[in-house]
Parts: sequence; structure tokens; C-alpha cells
Amino acid sequence: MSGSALFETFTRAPLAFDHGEGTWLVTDKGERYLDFGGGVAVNSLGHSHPHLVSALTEQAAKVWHVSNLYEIPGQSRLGERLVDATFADKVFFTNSGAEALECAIKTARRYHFVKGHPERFRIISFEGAFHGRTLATIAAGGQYKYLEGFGPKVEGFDQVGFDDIDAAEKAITPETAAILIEPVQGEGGIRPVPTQSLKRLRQLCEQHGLLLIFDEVQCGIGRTGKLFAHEWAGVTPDIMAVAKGIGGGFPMGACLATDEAAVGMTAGVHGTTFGGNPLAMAVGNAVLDVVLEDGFLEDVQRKALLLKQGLAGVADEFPDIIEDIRGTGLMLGLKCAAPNTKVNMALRDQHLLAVPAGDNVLRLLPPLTVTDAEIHEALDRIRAGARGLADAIAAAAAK
Ligand SMILES: Cc1ncc(COP(=O)(O)O)c(C=O)c1O
Repeated sequence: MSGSALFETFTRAPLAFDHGEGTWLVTDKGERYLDFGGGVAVNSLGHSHPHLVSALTEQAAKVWHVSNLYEIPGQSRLGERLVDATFADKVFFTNSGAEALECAIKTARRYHFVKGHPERFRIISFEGAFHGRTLATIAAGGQYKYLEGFGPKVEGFDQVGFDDIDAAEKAITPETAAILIEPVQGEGGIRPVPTQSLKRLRQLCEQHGLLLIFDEVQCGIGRTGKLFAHEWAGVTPDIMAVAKGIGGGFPMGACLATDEAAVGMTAGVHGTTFGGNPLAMAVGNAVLDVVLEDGFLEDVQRKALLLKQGLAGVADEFPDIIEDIRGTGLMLGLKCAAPNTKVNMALRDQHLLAVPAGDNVLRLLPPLTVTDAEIHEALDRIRAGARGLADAIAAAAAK
């Protein structure tokens, strides 16, 4: 055996966390890190949230797994709550974001199939997108670095430039089934899609009989200060993929659709062994209990403003390190002037965790439960990290 027993697919930081408390992670050596990466937008309610811990442990003492061949009350309940809170009429639960996207893509293709148009299977997506690592979702994401070496690209995905709605219109053919988009691109570098563009995509879908699919795996579940990011634009999709924050750290996802869009998803055409299992459903319901509490999302919006304004101040102070601040809600990106991996290391040296993204951006995705004091603490650490890096760059240049 060479190296570790694990596939070498991840470049891991030399840090192992033993436990977490709210916005903090504590290493096996007892060092505390302020977690503004949130497990890449997963830890929506921070670490060890008491309501989530009790929901999970109570369910664990009852029943862990029941096949989808039987009724699962927690699943019906969470499904109904998601339907009540959104455009959707129907929900299919999955174990991950990529699986939610697979379900979304299959739902769109089956829709056209049962409508008598099996030739309509192509999906238009956008440059910089990230939809997961399964064979279909790497094709949808269209990034060469994730496609290379994995054989022929799954057929039926056409990519156009980010926010290039004219190009999307031109790409529509009689074979097009749907348009797939993240309302706020996450891994692509925290790029919100303008409201006008989402509205135009909705119109294009109406005009051409296409389905609009939103990928809210990263930007959903309160991350932008509304339950779903598309609510800011007042544009609803036909199908939506959700994951990450809905499980608060428990692996789960969901594909939501209108009755009309889900018309092809009939008995036996799709399935999952673990999706919608009682443990995941207990946690998903507990996450919604908190996120849907009166005032919770308004408080996310208030804290997001505090963080964004503070970051703008740091960017002004260190323009050679941070060029600009982008994003919305608690989904913010530092557009770096220095390499984002170096900025990330400088922040990690200050015991602050963040997540690199495309376009030389460093993502900040703190728990929605982050406190004002923690935001101020994070700003102090980012300032200290930026200063350290600026000094190091100046010293290297002077040599
Ligand atoms: C927007 C988006 N879609 C899909 C996925 C894939 O989710 P998962 O890693 O749970 O399969 C991700 C993960 O980062 C994502 O950010």
C-alpha cells in the first residue's frame, strides 16, 4: 500500500477535528477554529445544534432504516412542509446533491417522454456551473477538469457562457428539454445570477415548452436570507435540487417539482434505498423547525449585511490581497487579488476556515446561526490574515 488507505482524490489540510460547538470546530489537539466554511454550506445550524442532536438521537433509538416500500411518516411530513414552503407539489428524497440533480434531470426528460416527445432530452447549463460528480452531473457542469479521463461525456448537455441568456436562447433546439442553473453559482466563484436573467430564462422556458431547473444545493435553505435564493428574484422553477444545508450535516437531498413537471415520475421509474430514511428525515424536519422560526431568516439577512460591510472594509484596507466582495446573504466570496489558496492558508493560520472556489474566490459560508460576536471575530482574523500575507509578499518582493 502506498500512502494512506484512502483514494487520493482529496487534497486535505493537515487538520483533524474532534468535535464542534456552534460555529467552532476543535481539533484532536484541542485547538479551536472558527468555521466559516460550514462544511461547504452544509452545517446550516453549526455543529452539535441541540435541536438536531436530540432529533437524531431520539430517532436513532426508534428506527434507523425503513425501506421505501413502506410509509415513512417523517418523510411525508418533511415533503409536505417543503411543498407548503415552495412552488413544488411533489418531493423525492435523495442522499446527496448530485443525486438530487440526477433526479431533476431524469424528471425533466421523463416529462417530455410521457408528453410524446422522447427526442427532447437535451439540457442547457452554464459555464462555471457545478452540479456534482456523477457521470451525468459532470456532463451538466461541463468542466473539463472533472470530465477528463472518465470516458465519453454523457450525451445531452449544452453549455453556454455564465449569464449569457442570448446564447441560451440560441442553444435551444427541438431536442431541448430544460434549462439548468444555480441561482447563485457556488463553486464557480459565488456568482449571483441577475434577477432579470432568471426572469428571461423563465420566459424562454414558457415560450419553448422547456422546464426550468434550479440547483439550490448550495444557495438554498436560508443561505441567502430567504428559504430559497430564487425567492429574491420572484421567479419559480419547475424542478429544484436541494441538499447540503437541509441535512445540517446529515447526508440528504431532495428533488422538488410541480405536479406537471413530475408527471413522468410514476411507480417504479426511479428509486433509492437510503433516500428519505427516518434518520435523515428527523434531522431535515429539525433543520426546518429552526430555519422557519419567526425572524430567523430576517436575522440571517441582518448578519449577512454586517459581515459583508465588514469584509468590504477589509478589502479596502488590503486591495492587494482582496479585490472585491461578492455574493449575497451568508454566501459571500472574497475575490482575491493574491492567489486564493494563499489567502485561504493565511486565514487558516489565524484559525479561520474558508473554502476556495473558482475565479480566484475564497468562499465564506458560515452557519446561519453565527453570532454577531463571531462575525466580528472572523473579521479580525481575516484582517490579521490579510496583513500577514501582505507583509510576506512585500518581504519576498524586497529580497
Ligand atoms: C450547486 C451544487 N450542486 C450540486 C452539488 C453536489 O452535491 P453533492 O456533493 O452532495 O453530491 C454541489 C456540491 O458542492 C453544489 O454546490
